[in-house]
Amino acid sequence: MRPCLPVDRKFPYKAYMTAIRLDGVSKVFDGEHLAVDELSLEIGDGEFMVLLGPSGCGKTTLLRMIAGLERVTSGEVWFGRTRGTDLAPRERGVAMVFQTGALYPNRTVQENIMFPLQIAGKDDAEAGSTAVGLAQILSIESVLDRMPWTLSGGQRQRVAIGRALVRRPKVFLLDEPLSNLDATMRTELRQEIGAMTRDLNVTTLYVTHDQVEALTLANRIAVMRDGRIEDVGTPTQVYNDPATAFVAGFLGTPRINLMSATVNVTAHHRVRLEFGSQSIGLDPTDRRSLILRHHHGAPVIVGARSNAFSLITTQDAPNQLTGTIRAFEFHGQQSIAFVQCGIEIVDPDRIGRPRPAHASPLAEPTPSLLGRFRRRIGLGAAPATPVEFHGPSHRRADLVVELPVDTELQRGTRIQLALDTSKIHIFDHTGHRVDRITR
Ligand SMILES: Nc1ncnc2c1ncn2[C@@H]1O[C@H](COP(=O)(O)OP(=O)(O)OP(=O)(O)O)[C@@H](O)[C@H]1O
Repeated sequence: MRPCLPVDRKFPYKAYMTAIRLDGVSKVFDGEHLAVDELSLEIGDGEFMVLLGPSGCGKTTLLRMIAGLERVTSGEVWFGRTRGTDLAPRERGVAMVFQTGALYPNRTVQENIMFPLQIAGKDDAEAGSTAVGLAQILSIESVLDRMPWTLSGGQRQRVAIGRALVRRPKVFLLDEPLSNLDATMRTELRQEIGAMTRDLNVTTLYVTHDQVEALTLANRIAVMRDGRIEDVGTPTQVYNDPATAFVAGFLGTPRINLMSATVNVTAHHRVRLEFGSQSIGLDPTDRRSLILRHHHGAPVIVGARSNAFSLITTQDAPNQLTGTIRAFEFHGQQSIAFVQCGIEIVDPDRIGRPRPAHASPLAEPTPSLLGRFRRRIGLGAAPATPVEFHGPSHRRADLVVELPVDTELQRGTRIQLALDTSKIHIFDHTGHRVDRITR
């Protein structure tokens, strides 16, 4: 089986000029902590790119390297055709907004917004009227004379955004700007950030670990994990056609069901996916079937979102799984059922991660991030450190299945579920899709 790695995907915005290009960028802190690992990415002029990933995967570090607040350890940063790797922050045409918009505490809102123009040499009248115009767009014109400490969190972020955009930067970087706001304010400001950046046509890189922000704001999403990019694409591409089990697990609520299976090739090259005592068959014309028919016995991971299942009453429908309802949750538009089917469920956060040395004496250990980096820069392997053991990657757990709200079923009821194989993704045991078409 040949995993399709997301490495040489065509950049779909080639028609536009590239605003930012990261060329094999790495960051090692204190000579031993690899935070960003040979990362390459292109962001088109005027594009809104979201960097999405779990805490600690290197998003902020990457943003700070683009802003020039952090030196790259290796690799290059380009702004258009200008090599930006060694440029000072102020020479990069970049503006950045942080989690908590840091404002000048002794200046009013208007003075905060107009300050970057004043230091750029604009006269006070012009700077003032530009600040007022921006404040109107940001709905903070009523607080122009107030001091920062009298503002709400949402207002403070709006001022920080105004101050960042007032000089019309070429590149706008936002680091989790909504994370300290309540849900209503988050939704409101999220929509305004989207509208403003579109109107100003500014190239934007937006860091978040919130999948809703990523899916709603982005032209394209880059999903990061352990200092690398696992997938890049439009929101629909990464949601519907994820490169890895980790990406599939990171996007979507409820989380996708990732079921551990074994390929069973029967007579006439028919492919079945066995989940212990239950199994489903792939249509012989299914592309995945053509790939898997040469891999009898291979372990795979079958990804099925909660809406890939439907409740059936007949016993002889193809591709059915049987289970017992353990719990129900009412979600307004639909109910979510937790169904015990005796199937091993895979934890996407563990798949593709270094394994503990004692996990399998035969397994080739995956080199650690730092080990790989040290070898690349000629330092040899890092001193042996025990690999952190995160717990098992597979466990028996419930299938999470979407049912119509009017379904009248009780806990403990035995049910049959039909699984729509056109809606499943199949990953190899390392978590890479077996049937990925290069975008
Ligand atoms: N100055 C530093 N010195 C040492 N290690 C650092 C430093 N800054 C970041 N790191 C480490 O680098 C890794 C990436 O951190 P980073 O802040 O970029 O992640 P992140 O994806 O932005 O996380 P979060 O979403 O929690 O902000 C983490 O393991 C972090 O502990």
